[in-house]
Amino acid sequence: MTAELIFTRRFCMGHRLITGSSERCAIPHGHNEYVRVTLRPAKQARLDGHVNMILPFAEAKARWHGFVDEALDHSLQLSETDPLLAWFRQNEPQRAERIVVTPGDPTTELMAALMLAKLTAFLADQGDILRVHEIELEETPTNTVRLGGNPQHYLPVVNRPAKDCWWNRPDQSISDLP
Ligand SMILES: Nc1nc2c(c(=O)[nH]1)N=C([C@H](O)[C@H](O)COP(=O)(O)OP(=O)(O)OP(=O)(O)O)CN2
Repeated sequence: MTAELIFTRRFCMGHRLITGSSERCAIPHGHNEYVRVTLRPAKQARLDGHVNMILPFAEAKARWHGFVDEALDHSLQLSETDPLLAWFRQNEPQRAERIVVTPGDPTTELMAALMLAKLTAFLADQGDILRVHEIELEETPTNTVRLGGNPQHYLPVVNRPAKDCWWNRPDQSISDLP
């Protein structure tokens, strides 16, 4: 028997897809998204008959929901090749820090994988008590991406070491650009 902890958070984001795969999505627009994560204990163990918790819910989700609330909520997601990035850096450098910079278009598939990697990094840094089994990212009420397994096998190849990619670092970073 496998116990799972499932946490859901809502956040608001803006993005655009510039590669032409969905032309109407090339105009900046936003969504109210839900991210739902399913966590499993790294080691299965019997409840102790006293505390009867894997980990208090608040403790298990605090860091992850802190990242969603402070780094993702009301952020703008842009591809690292998007010319809007240079515009923000030049004209509104402080607001440029609120931009999630992604390797290629910030699609739901990519964001689910980046978020899975970030949560994996948080949980490892918190002592490897819990592991991510699955992440679901609901972009709209009609479109959801579900992802499980090792995100490193799914993420696009980038030309810098894994440790230099924000999604692998257990911190609030959302960009690697200086
Ligand atoms: N495979 C993907 N396709 C699309 C993505 C994506 O992330 N992955 N994203 C978009 C756009 O962001 C768009 O805002 C949402 O897509 P779309 O289904 O075209 O629009 P609706 O949610 O309004 O669709 P309804 O079925 O009418 O509700 C496009 N494609």
